[in-house]
Amino acid sequence: MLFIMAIAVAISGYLTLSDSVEEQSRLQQQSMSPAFDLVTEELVKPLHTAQILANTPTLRNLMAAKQIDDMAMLALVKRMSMDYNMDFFVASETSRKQYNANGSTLALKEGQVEWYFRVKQQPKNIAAALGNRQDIHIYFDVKVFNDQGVFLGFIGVGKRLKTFLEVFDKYKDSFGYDFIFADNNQDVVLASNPKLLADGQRILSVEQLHWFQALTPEQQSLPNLNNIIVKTPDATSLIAQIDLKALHWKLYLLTPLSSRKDASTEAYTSHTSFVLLAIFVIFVTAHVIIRFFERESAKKHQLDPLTQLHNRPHIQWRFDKIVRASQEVSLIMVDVDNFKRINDTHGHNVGDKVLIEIAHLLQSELREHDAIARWGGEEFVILLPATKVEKARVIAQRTCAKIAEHPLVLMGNIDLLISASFGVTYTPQARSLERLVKVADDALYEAKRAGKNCVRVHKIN
Ligand SMILES: Nc1nc2c(ncn2[C@@H]2O[C@H](COP(=O)(O)OP(=O)(O)OP(=O)(O)O)[C@@H](O)[C@H]2O)c(=O)[nH]1
Repeated sequence: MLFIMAIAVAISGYLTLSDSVEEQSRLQQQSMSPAFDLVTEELVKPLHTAQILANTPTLRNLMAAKQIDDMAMLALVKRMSMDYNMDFFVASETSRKQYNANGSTLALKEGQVEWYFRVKQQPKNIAAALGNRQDIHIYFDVKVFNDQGVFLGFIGVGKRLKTFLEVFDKYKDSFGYDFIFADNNQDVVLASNPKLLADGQRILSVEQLHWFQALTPEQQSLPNLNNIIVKTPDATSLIAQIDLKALHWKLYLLTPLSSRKDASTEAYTSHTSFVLLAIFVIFVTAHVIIRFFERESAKKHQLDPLTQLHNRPHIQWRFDKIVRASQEVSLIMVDVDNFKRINDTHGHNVGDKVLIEIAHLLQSELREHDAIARWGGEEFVILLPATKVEKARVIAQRTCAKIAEHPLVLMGNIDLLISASFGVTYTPQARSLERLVKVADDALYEAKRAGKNCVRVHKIN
């Protein structure tokens, strides 16, 4: 049973492990797909829209003019913003002005508007940066060039940080994970935890974050942290990383694993219970079937096929029990008289029938706890546990008389007078069955010599 239990635990462990692997993949998938939606909806779409608009002739012609038509530019920005439902702006190199969707303009003066001159110098054509200290926005700036590749300025789209935080909150509620967007310097640009965001005084680096510091130095130097599990004093989390190539940003998703652990434990418990129950049912069924066949087989082996009485092993088994109980015991040996003559006169079938009848008769004289067996041929042994010799003698004499008194009506209406001789023995302390049988046999021999159909008693002291 222990072995079976071990197998059960191993099987359920295996099933749970495969479940955990599935669960892990599912979790990974689950954490990634909504993040992709978020990135596409909130970052990639505005950026791509700005990129497309940067190549439209209307914008390029307006920006390429020697003298910028402020009114036309403001009208265009307003129309684009309304059409796409995003806050666009245009920054012109010629007029050094920024045209906003709300109809305002801003002079782009060196030393005052830092981003314009910084991003202009950068070799890349797209940039993302936080700006507008009063109401922080994230701006995606796309350079605009004329056909000759001359820089004309920027078209950009700004998204309020507050909008992001609202979206992050919604995703955190539904999926439980934290977002951290980092730029190519590993500075945190956007995060679902507002405490991590730049506040004008400081910009946090990913390297300063608790979870990053909890990674091993080897892990920290990996280019991709996908699928790494990190343990901090607060939580154990699974990291997923998405590279946002267009922006040179990385998105880190941290999913707490505690709820998953519960799910795994639950899966393990339910698998174990199921496997144990199944094995228990199989075990019980197998046990019942085996016992049934054992009993059937025991019946076959232990019962004498002719008389249906037990045979020698049964008497031995009962005797052993008496020995263990340290009981006194009487034993009676019965032998049918002149049985050879019955066989010879009436045939073996009649002889068999006589044996069957005698067996029934002997059995009917016994008490519940007595045992009887066919010892061989026409000999029977009766074991009387906890029975004194006097009592055994009485039982033997009564049975002997009964056999002799009742003629057996056999096949073909043959009336047969049968008798049997009885040898009785007794011992106050059961020790050896052989010895008891031997003494009873001696008594029986004496009964035969005394003329048969009688009882003789030999005691063992
Ligand atoms: N019909 C039948 N006869 C059996 C069976 N087993 C043994 N016998 C016969 O029982 C007879 C026993 O004969 P003996 O040992 O000479 O004993 P007996 O004729 O009863 O003589 P006493 O014991 O002195 O009365 C033999 O003829 C055996 O063949 C059996 O299962 N069926």
